[in-house]
Amino acid sequence: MASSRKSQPSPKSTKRIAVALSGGLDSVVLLDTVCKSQAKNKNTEIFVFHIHHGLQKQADDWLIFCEQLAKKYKVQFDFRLLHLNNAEGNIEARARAARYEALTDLCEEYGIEDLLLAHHQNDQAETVLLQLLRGAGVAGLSGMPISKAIQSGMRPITLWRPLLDQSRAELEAYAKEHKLKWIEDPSNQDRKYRRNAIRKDIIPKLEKIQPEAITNLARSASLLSDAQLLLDRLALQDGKEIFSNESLNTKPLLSLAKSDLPAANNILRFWLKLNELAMPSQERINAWWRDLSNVKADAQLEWTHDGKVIRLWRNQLQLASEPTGQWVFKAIAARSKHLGLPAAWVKELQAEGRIATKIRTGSEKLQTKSNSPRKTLKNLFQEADIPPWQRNAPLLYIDNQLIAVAGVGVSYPHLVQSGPRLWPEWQETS
Ligand SMILES: Nc1ncnc2c1ncn2[C@@H]1O[C@H](COP(=O)(O)OP(=O)(O)OP(=O)(O)O)[C@@H](O)[C@H]1O
Repeated sequence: MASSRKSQPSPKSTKRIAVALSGGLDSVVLLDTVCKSQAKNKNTEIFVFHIHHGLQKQADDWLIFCEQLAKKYKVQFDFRLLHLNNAEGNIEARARAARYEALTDLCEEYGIEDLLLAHHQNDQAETVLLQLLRGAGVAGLSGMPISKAIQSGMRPITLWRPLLDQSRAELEAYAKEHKLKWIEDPSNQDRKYRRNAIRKDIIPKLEKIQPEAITNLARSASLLSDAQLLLDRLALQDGKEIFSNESLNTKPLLSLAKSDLPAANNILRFWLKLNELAMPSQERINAWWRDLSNVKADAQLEWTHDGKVIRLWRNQLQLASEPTGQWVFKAIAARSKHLGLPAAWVKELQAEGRIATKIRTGSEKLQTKSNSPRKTLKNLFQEADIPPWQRNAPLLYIDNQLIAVAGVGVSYPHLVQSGPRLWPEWQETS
């Protein structure tokens, strides 16, 4: 089996593309068409990636099937094994998210620019119906895009869905004509998954009423994705005063919400999309507007959405970046003759038990300049524009005296008195 060795294209070499192969009809047809169309193109190297979800007992056979197929087409193969817990909720969504992540990792590892997925027209029609049932708006009803750039690591990767205009019936006819073999995933028959129920029970009925149902549903998705582009453009225009760096300026946003709620909703949704957050229901957005209009000036507010925290602080809505690591205290070499916390001295202080790091209790004060009064840490954090949720930086004590606060400053008198040149530094590790 192929190993996960690093291999980047050589400078003179060619473009690398990858086919995401599940072993099902769709991706087998995709691989066949890609290999045939690129057969004479010496400038493109084709890779095949398979993701083993570790959820079904047949999955080992699928992996072997995919590897052998890649061998038959004489293209490179690699795979990833996922460790998902079947007992936890929404296994479909978690498996999909983990699969995309694993495929993106493989693309990065091999320097792949284009990743090809085999979604087809029926998948698109099912997506539109699923989104309708969820009460989605224009963005959700736009379905899956034919291409999407994802910024991952050093270089961008483009996801392509070249079969989006082909129906499953057309793919099956192609597979039969070219005598292709594929595997059937038994979970595709299980109607407990909503997509399968739509595929098996709803679409055949719709086709009886309207034979072109699949093509038409996919066409609606394409028209709505054009409409979404225009809405995004409108959000940028309407939001000129509202978008500030990565935050939303809530004063003009709220005043827009009062005069033109759909425009304000559009800005909010656009901002969530930019931050790669799921679209909230209209009820949730309405509740946010209520919170924002009831909040007192300069008060804080916090919402949890899609596993992330959105916070209001100083009239700015921002996505809280939670520190992922922990603080570590490290001795650093002197940067100049005045600054530095020499390792030998730290060692000595530690050995004598004279150095300690503590967390803030609330009443601490620090003097950061020779001629300025001691200030409370709260004031210093405010002056340094450090949001309240980031104020858990550790405090450094030497001989029970507060010497420094990570990210804020050092205590001036002690710096002068203590003789050795001080400049403690913390860094966050992840
Ligand atoms: N196990 C896998 N390994 C590699 N690629 C896969 C795998 N499963 C799916 N794919 C790729 O994703 C495409 C879509 O697969 P499928 O429709 O099963 O997945 P999905 O993304 O969960 O569906 P949807 O997003 O439409 O709900 C496949 O045609 C294939 O290209």
